[in-house]
Amino acid sequence: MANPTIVLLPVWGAGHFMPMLQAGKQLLASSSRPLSLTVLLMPAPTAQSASDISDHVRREEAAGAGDIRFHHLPDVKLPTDHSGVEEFISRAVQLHVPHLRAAIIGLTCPVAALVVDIFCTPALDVTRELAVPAYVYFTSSAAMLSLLLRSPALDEEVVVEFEEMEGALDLPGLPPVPPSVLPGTLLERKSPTYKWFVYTGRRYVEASGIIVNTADELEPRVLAAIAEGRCTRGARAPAVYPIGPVLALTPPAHAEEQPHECLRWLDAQPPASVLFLCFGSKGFLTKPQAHEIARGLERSGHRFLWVLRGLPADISRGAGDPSDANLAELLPEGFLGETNGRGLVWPKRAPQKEILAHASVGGFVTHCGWNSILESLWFGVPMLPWPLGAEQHFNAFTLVCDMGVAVPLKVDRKRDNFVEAAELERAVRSLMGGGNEGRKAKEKAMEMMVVCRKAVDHGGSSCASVKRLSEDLLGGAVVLPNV
Ligand SMILES: COc1cc(-c2[o+]c3cc(O)cc([O-])c3cc2O[C@@H]2O[C@H](CO)[C@H](O)[C@H](O)[C@H]2O)cc(OC)c1O
Ligand SMILES: O=c1ccn([C@@H]2O[C@H](COP(=O)(O)OP(=O)(O)O)[C@@H](O)[C@H]2O)c(=O)[nH]1
Repeated sequence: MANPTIVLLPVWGAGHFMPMLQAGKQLLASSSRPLSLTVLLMPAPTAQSASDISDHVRREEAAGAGDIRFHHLPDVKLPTDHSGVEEFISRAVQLHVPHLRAAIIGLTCPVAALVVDIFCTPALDVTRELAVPAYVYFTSSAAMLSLLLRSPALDEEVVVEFEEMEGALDLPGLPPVPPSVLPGTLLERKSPTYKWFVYTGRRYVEASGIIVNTADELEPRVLAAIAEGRCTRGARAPAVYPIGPVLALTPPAHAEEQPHECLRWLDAQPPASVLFLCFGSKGFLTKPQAHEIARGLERSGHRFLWVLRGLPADISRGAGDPSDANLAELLPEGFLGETNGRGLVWPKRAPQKEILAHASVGGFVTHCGWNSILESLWFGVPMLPWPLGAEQHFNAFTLVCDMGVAVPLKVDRKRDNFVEAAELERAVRSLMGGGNEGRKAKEKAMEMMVVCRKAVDHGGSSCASVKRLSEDLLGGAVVLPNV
């Protein structure tokens, strides 16, 4: 009989599809018996994400590594009247349910599990019907997972809008959580997307397991709270497998290859002297905000490498990637000349992982996407959190108040996450200037670096989790009758 297969259902977006595939490959590599991967591809909602994913699929197919098959699901008419990403993904998956069922029934090998991405829980209707084990692959932190698991209880316990409640929220394993840092969706309880968030939390407990891109030692208290049922009103939570950091690290360049211009510029800077600023795959800045940053950086006196992107070309659809920045248009006159030698502004996508790995980088202004956070910790770089949306304000809170790897930055969430020049200058000096606050964050980030590398090494906690997961998957494989 053919090898059992793990079926993956990732959502579109490089930050989801790639880490999920990477995790799948780790499972194949660590399994005691041969396993294969079947990746179900839902047609992507934007031209950009469609081309990102097809490029990646083409590279994987050309590399031919491991037993991996890609299966394209048919088109569905995607929702256009959604109130947020939680609703959009959930309803899109709901529309795909008949195709998902057909794709899984059509498999001729035993099915070990269906592993679904964040907000894909309508797919659990299919696993329940076919008695196939269901797992969630969670691309964000265990802290965020605990918030999702606890959301059905919070929905009943708190009767007002969260921002109107007295005091802070109790999330077991975390310091008291100010409502102001919750994902935007939780701050509008009347919106349909809020209902989909809570629905997701409710359905997660149906899963056989939740795979999280974190390490036990990175978030020990939250992971213990989940395991002890403290986020699920005492009820047993699904088994949690912290298998991270799962990072798609770039292989070292060939000797004959010219290093990227940003890396060559970093080669000429002193160790740990450069502040790196980058706002994820979707982050861009308006002209007033770019001016504040420019003034803040100029006055701080510190060296910097700033990835500055412009508005997406098709802003009307709200989901496009940022454009290459027109620096002459976005930056204050004279700024590039005044900071020449100590600063580089890069207007395109930059090789973030290689930059964070460079010895000249001493701090990272990040939008707090979970992948960026893990990459920063992997290289022991302390952070200045500048969250922009989704769960990033919550991530920023955990970086400062739980992990201690970041120096706080005042971001005005009510003014489109605006940061004043003086505030940026203060925070940059605090992180990079050798004072107590910055030194402590640096020490903590270095500790986390060690912890992350140990976790994925042989005998480490994440390595053991992957092993345990692959055994559990093999144990649960079912042969479908192909009806
Ligand atoms: C898939 O495309 C998008 C995903 C998100 C998104 O939204 C989101 C909303 C929440 O209420 C809680 C979340 O945890 C969450 C997470 C999330 O995905 C992003 O995933 C990235 C990598 O996996 C990374 O971790 C980021 O930190 C997350 O924000 C939002 C979105 O547009 C707003 C998408 O297009
Ligand atoms: O100029 C850029 C911007 C982003 N990234 C990469 O894109 C991913 C961003 O993922 P994250 O979860 O941090 O945020 P998102 O982009 O999903 O909001 C990370 O791997 C970054 O290294 C990059 O390489 N160069």
